[in-house]
Amino acid sequence: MSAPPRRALFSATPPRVCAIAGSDSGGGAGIQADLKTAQALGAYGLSVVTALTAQNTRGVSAIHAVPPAFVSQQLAAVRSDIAVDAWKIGMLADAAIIAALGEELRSGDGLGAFCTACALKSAHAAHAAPLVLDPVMVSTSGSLLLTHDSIAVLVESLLPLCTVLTPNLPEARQLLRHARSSTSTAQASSSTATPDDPLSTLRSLIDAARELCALGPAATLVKGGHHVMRRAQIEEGLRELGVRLKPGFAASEGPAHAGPFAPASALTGAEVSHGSLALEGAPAADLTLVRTDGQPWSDVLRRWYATGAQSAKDDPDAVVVDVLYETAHEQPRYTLFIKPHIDSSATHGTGCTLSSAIATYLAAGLSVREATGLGIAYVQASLARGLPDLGSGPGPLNHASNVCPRGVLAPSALGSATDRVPFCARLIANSLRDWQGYTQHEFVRQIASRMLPREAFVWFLKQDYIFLRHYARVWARGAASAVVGRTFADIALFAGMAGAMANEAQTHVRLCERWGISLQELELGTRESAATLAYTRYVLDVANGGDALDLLAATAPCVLGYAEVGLWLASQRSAPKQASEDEAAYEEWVETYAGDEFQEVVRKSIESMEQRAAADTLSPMRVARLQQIWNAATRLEIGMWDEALDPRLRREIVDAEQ
Ligand SMILES: Cc1ncc(COP(=O)(O)O)c(N)n1
Repeated sequence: MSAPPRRALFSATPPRVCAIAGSDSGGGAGIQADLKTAQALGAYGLSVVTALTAQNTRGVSAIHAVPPAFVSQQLAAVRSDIAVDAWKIGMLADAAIIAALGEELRSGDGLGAFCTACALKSAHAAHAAPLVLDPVMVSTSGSLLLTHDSIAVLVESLLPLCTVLTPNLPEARQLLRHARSSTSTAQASSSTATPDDPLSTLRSLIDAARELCALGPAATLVKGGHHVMRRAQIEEGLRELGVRLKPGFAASEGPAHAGPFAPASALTGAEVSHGSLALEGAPAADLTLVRTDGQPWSDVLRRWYATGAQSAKDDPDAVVVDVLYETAHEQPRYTLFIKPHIDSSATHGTGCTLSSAIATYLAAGLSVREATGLGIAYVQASLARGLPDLGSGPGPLNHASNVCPRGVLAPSALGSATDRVPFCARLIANSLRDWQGYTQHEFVRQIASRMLPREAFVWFLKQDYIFLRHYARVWARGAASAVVGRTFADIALFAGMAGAMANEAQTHVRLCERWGISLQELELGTRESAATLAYTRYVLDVANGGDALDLLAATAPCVLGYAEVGLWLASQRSAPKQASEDEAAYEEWVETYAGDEFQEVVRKSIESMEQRAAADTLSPMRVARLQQIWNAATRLEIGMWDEALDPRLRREIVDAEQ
């Protein structure tokens, strides 16, 4: 039997995701959240309603459970006609509904329209439609959404069918209590945890995910949202677990498969590292860390974020960890998703939305780990852009966070630094290798280690002096252009940037003077090199042919990259000692770029780019073109430092102006 063809998100034949859940009249959770999520992510949503709730942002005032036979009828109606690509189960209300569902799901073709075996761990697992189960028990507002006597039935009849089980911490505790009260699972467990484990450490989250998998699901995602941790605790927890990791970046583990409307803060650009974990008494497992908590590639963004922090709400060290444990591989594997804590009151519907997002990505053919990572990224973006003022109580997250007639999300004041500069974050994330090749260039490293030959630095300074002159022309061109400089604010910004270049060039004049190179020699004795010529004329070309956003995308790698390099070099300074003449000169150069004045210029320029990107109806093609411009400028930066380091690469092309 061959696997059915994949259906692509946002295509004319979208994947079909069926939610079996309760209705939330307030629209933030339940079936309403499930359908909105499927739609926002490009799938087709179907529903089997298990209960009606009278609910608003203040709470649940009444629950009307649907008769079990009618739940079965809805399910039968859907399945007799439509081949479902993924299932999501949410609120189940009571044991009779669970029993009816279990029976119906096991009947006929089971979970897969193309498969007669229903259990996922069966030989036909590859063909069965995946099922994500969110064990909804109590609403955020405190109402009981599952009767107490239902847990045993839920565990027995539905957990073995799950591809992914997604409990939050209170739900995980309930299920663990059930698991640990049964002797057989208690024996199988190697956990060090007590029955009422608060699940407040990395170790206990990891143990919980593994133990819950022993109840039947192929994978379990324990969601840590109810317990905010500090980054220091994470480092401590990883040390205690004896985790060793090879660092690296997941340049490809991103939205490529997820269509043009993948969340802007998707996995791409996350810091991903792999290793292994051997816990006493437990099988050896692969371990992957997916970190979106720091911006590993941008000290500048992190600094802006930290200095803009007004309250604990903005605490950049507050993180949340979700632990995924998967059994369906040669060796079991854990993935830890470590993400910034978003301190928003608009969290209603988070669990429903995440499980539906995972089901949607699974329906599109992504792996459990990819689907989970992208689902988490969608929820993070939806929380950062939540709807706290919808009613008088805590509002829902914003399911349409990624649905806008624009190619780029609007910056959000909540969330991580990347949510504040979503366009810039995306440009960097999509060019991570080049971005690192540039901001961590050997030239920069040699400045840090004080090994850079003076000759290489002087070559660079002279070329950069010419570069700045052309760059000032680029900005001035923007100010003078009818397309770019349309308002006084625009003209002032662009003319101001031209002035900033002239200021920056004065550092070069001063540094050259230190080494006895006169202004006259700098101006008249320097030939423009091939790398400088290529870079400056490319950017001028973009400025001549494009609008303000083109110009800002072409100049941003230089502006942001130097701010990045400046901050990094400043952080590498060793204890003050008697600096040599060259070291003092390098220090002055570093101070120019690490200093507040330059950082402020950079911030203005990047924020201007973000505002324009968010305000413009950018098509995917336009976004791709802007990325191409950014990539070119980043690579041209690398070219200038290559030339400075290696005299064999230098080509002196244009004689100085006389
Ligand atoms: C119909 C329904 N399903 C699920 C939830 C849980 O969502 P939350 O925990 O955000 O209140 C809910 N409140 N209502």
